[in-house]
Amino acid sequence: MAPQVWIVGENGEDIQEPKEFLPLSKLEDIGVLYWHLDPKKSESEEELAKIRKERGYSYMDLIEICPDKLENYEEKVKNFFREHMHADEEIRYCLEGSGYFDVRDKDDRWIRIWIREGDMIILPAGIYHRFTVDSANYAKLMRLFIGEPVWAALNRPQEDHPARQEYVKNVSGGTGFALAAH
Ligand SMILES: CSCCC(=O)C(=O)O
Ligand SMILES: [Fe+2]
Repeated sequence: MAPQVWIVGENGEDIQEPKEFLPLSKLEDIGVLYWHLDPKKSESEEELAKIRKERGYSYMDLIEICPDKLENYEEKVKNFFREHMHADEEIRYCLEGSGYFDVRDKDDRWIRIWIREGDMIILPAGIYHRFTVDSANYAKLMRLFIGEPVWAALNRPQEDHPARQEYVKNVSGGTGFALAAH
């Protein structure tokens, strides 16, 4: 099952009634990759291993986002929801629970991606995004990275950052991401 994807407002509020769900191609256009694996099935372990190998994701850890499992919960959750980018890809695989990744589209609107158990997403370097848990208030996520992880969140604006400039070039270039996705 593909995740539900729709447009939300600046504070993450729904602004469409009824909600209009967007096709996954909308994510591809802005360089966001998506897979669904089943964390309870052994074939998924093979598929995960394959993705990790192909994309060079040598580093892996787990993060549980809930008040009693995450140190400095309030501060971390606040920072996750502040619009930011990274110099590298952000790779998250949802093992349990759920949450919302919001990413900016080409028109600078917030596209909300509802991630649930088994969903894996890759946000390209330089994309503005934010994260929040949903009403279930729990997400257990695997974090993957190429080499030594750098979690530094670079808050918007970052227009002079090389990763941002590269991202903007790929998005406006048309085919850049379509090729990267396959
Ligand atoms: C820990 S889930 C994702 C939040 C985020 O955008 C980040 O960690 O940079
Ligand atoms: Fe991030």
